[in-house]
Amino acid sequence: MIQIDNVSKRYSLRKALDNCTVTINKGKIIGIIGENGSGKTTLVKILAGLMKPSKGVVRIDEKLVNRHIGERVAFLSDREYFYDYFSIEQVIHFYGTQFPDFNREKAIEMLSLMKIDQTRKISHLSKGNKTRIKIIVTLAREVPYIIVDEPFSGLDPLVRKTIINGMLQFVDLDKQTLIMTTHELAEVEAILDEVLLMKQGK
Ligand SMILES: Nc1ncnc2c1ncn2[C@@H]1O[C@H](COP(=O)(O)OP(=O)(O)OP(=O)(O)O)[C@@H](O)[C@H]1O
Repeated sequence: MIQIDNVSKRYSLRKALDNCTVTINKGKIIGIIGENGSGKTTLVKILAGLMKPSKGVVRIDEKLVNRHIGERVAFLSDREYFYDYFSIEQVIHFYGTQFPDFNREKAIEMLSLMKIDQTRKISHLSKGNKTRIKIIVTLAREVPYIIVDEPFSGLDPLVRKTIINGMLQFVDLDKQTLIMTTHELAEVEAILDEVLLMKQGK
């Protein structure tokens, strides 16, 4: 269970989160939606331990979130973060060396289901395939919480649909909770158990 308790976040003068309190139960798929700048990314970065709140506390499974929370939370950022000169198989190998919970077989299975050739270089991939690789390496981690920030941005509707369905197959809701920020509510609505709507940091 994730407990967000009176959390506020300021970036110098700008208030990005304003006294948020919410509980997220386990085993669910949660969507975080809201207009640009409403605080979605700030909130998920705090959940992933990448940023500290200015006020309030976040607990995941009763423990205060700190920088070690990455052992229990897999985070997909909306930024590009692969080395361009790596091949996909090198990315998979690299993740295996970084995360003890990384399930290489699961990653390979996802790659073959999505018909992606492992020998291809990151720099040669289309945006849609790079996004797929980001999703694959995130979902291949066997952690209780998977948080994905705008995983479908910039993808065409057909690709989004395939990726959304692909994601569902690889999340084990008996053991895992999936949280995603998105602007694509219409497309993901059907798979969400709950939605958090954010507005001006609330
Ligand atoms: N590093 C930063 N420094 C200063 N202000 C920031 C920083 N990051 C975010 N903000 C501000 O905090 C507010 C919340 O931003 P955040 O990125 O969390 O929103 P968001 O809902 O994820 O937006 P989007 O849908 O556009 O991705 C915005 O007003 C934004 O300009």
